Amino acid sequence: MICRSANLHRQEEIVALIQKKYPAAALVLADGTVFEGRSRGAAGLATGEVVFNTAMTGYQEILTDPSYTGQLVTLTTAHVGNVGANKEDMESRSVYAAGLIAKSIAENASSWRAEESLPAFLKRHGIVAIDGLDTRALTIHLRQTGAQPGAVIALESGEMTPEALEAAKTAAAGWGSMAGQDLAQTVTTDVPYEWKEGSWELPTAHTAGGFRKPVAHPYHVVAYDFGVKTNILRLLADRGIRVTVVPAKTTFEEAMALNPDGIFLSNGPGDPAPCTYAIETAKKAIAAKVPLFGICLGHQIMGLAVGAKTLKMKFGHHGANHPVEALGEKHVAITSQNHGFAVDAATLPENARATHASLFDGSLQGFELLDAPAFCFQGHPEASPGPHDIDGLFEKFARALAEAHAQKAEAAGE
Ligand SMILES: NC(=O)CC[C@H](N)C(=O)O
Repeated sequence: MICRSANLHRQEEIVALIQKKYPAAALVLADGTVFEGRSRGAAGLATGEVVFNTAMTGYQEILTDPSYTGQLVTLTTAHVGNVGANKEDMESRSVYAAGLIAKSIAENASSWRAEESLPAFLKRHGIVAIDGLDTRALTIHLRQTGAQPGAVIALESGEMTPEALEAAKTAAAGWGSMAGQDLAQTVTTDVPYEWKEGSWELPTAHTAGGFRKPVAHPYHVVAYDFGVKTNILRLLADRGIRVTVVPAKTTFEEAMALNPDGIFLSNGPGDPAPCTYAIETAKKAIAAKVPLFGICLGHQIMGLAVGAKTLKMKFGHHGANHPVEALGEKHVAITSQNHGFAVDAATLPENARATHASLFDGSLQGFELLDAPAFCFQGHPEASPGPHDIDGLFEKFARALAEAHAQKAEAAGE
């Protein structure tokens, strides 16, 4: 007994000694709660909305998902970084999360796919990260109080100072709210481009092996980039779709001038309500009966376009283990989720049918229109990270495109 507790004490001492190697860091929430830990990324002060993600894998995909713009992401899984980072697992060109909060971040990567360690990756992208804090207590706090603004202060060296803590407190208190922020237009592409594996400058050595599939691309889709993830474009391409990615503010008329068979509305950060330009596009696509598919922010934009309302959730859905019911189908899918807003199901118009609901809280997870080939999903059928239970939605879109394509060909033949 004495021996065991002595060992435990020694272990704690060792952990403390290892952690002292790293400079001090602290997370300060807007309500004044402080969590101290160690800096494991770049030095600096980062502010944002503090959210938690319950996925046990996929930290690199999470960090590079543009929908996390303006958010400090807490990973509830105990240990991250052990497989490092590589070019292939980028969900966009860069890291978009404002900062990383984790219980323990591995210094060394142990994977044949790793090109650098997680701390090196974070430093290279100038992203602050803190570990060595009680992420379970933090998550419980966020569940009770709701996602709230916070600041991570990560020192260059040494121990925490009252001045640094004060600076973080002021920054957290002054950050404001995610509600009302149009962030999609800040992360969208500047110019249209045709998506190909490797069009995001991935070296051939990486793209040749894992992802590329020799498929023909008979259909053409204009994909609105509100912060699109790579795996969405990849899964569209895998289903025979040539994808032209366009800036968020491309008008419906400009999109149609590219002669697409359908339009895709991507995921993205911030509040959907101020994205009036995108809501306008969705309204016109629905009226013109162009096949339309929306994911996450795209789903919310479609909700607003049909006259439904969106709301800010208490702490949102961020994880890879969310059960979603396919309504009327006696079928449950485990899904990947990342959203802080939701479409209020009660405000859907009569020509819309709710297709999916969250089994965690009953919130709306998808709907389709009864009088137009338009449907959308709140979670992430493309996963990355997460399960692929619901990637059949890409096939559903491909079927709608095939139909529209055949109708167009018939009309042209007459
Ligand atoms: N992943 C997303 O597209 C997120 C949509 C929106 N920014 C939200 O938080 O609800």
